[in-house]
Amino acid sequence: MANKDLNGAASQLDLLASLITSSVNVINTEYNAAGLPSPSLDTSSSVESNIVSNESRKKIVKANRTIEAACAQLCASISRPEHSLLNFEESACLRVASTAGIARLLLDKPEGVHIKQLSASSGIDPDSLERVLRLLTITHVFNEGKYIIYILDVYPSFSPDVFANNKLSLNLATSETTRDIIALATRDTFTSATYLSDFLQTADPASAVESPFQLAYGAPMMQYHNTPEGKKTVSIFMKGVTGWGEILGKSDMIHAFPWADHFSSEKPITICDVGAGTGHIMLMLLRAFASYSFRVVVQDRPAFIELGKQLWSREYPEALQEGRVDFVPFDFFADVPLGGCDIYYIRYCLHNWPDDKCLVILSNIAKAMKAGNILLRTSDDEDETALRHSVSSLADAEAAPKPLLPNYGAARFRDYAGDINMLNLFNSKDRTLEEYVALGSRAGFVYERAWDTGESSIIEFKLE
Ligand SMILES: C[S@@+](CC[C@H](N)C(=O)[O-])C[C@H]1O[C@@H](n2cnc3c(N)ncnc32)[C@H](O)[C@@H]1O
Repeated sequence: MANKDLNGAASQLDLLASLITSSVNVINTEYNAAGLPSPSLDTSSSVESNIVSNESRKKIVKANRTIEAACAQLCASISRPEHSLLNFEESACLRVASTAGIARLLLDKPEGVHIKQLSASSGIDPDSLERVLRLLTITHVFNEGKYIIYILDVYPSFSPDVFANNKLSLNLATSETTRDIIALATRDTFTSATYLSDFLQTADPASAVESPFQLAYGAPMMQYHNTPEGKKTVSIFMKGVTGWGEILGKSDMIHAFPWADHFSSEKPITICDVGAGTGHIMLMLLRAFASYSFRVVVQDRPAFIELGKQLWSREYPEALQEGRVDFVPFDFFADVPLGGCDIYYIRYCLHNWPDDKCLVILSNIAKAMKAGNILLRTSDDEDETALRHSVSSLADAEAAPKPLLPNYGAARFRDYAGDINMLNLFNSKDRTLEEYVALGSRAGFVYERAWDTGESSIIEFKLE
């Protein structure tokens, strides 16, 4: 029976516990109905993607969200404040494990691998590596090896020196995307974050220091990429950005916008990707609509254009041979993108810059455009339920059940963390739709509409 407070209401702990129980029931029921085992650390993460019914997926997403939020709130309620407040060590340890390829060494070895062997294969001191993996075991990134010691030949026990993969580390082992994101996040982002406080305490608009990243690395990130040391990090940056795109469902943009309507016009059209990185989005688009006749232009800084040419010759040489892609290096602050294109596209660039710089980029795009052209920009920024809205400002219909924070609190952590990452790396921010519409209007654009791509969206603008 639920504990009551002095006024007879159920205690917050009971309410949180009951939300967890009811949501776990939803998950069990939905997985059961799909003939799948309930998720656990011992199942591979791909099990979730086997849920085919949309209705069922929606229920699971809501239940997952509720559990994540309720567990975090419950732990924060009952634990010592220091326990909740301090955790940076996990990121440091994660970088060790990811860089040393520990999860890959554990692939196909469900019984686990002894630390001496892991040490010999990774070249890391066994005692230090064991301490790192022990921390990651208590945060459920790895498992200890299973049942290999039998006490009195009867009671199986965990071995202290043996580690094995579980659902999380399997992802680390098999997903290059996850490793790419960890490589970027646990270096540039993590290092810059340690300077956030210094940066904010001493922030002076007249100062030449633009960001926490600059305090950490001596130059703003985009300039650092041009230095001898920074050039070595360009591909890590691009892989991390590409990886985030994968996680946020970058391929959804293929279906969210009526591309085919534009491609089927009499005259073949050209799409210019402004600040395209390697042009991986255009590559995906061209491949998805290969039978339509259109061309793409990839514009970015020279080092990224070089990476782009390598990517395209590796992954889509036919497009190069058929002349369906052009690479044009440029500086989006100093130069106007290539004229004469029909659609200008910009993705994940504006959130790297403060408003005044975004206005220069957008104004340069406007100069390249003619009446009838459209500008599309994609980002995961403008999530209406999250950024800079008070956690309590949601309409009742959308709000999480009490006593959770109305925006599902910790379950939305990534949205808020992404915004802080922009602050750390660039002193910029993730923006809301209203903020983008206002920015666009200052650069001479009229907002047409937003196309929902699931985790992100495409905003369509026309020239005024
Ligand atoms: C976060 S990445 C996004 C890349 C790509 N649009 C994507 O979605 O993966 C930002 C891009 O802006 C480019 N960039 C930064 N400063 C630039 C400049 N001055 N001129 C042109 N591109 C620039 C970077 O090189 C990088 O490729």
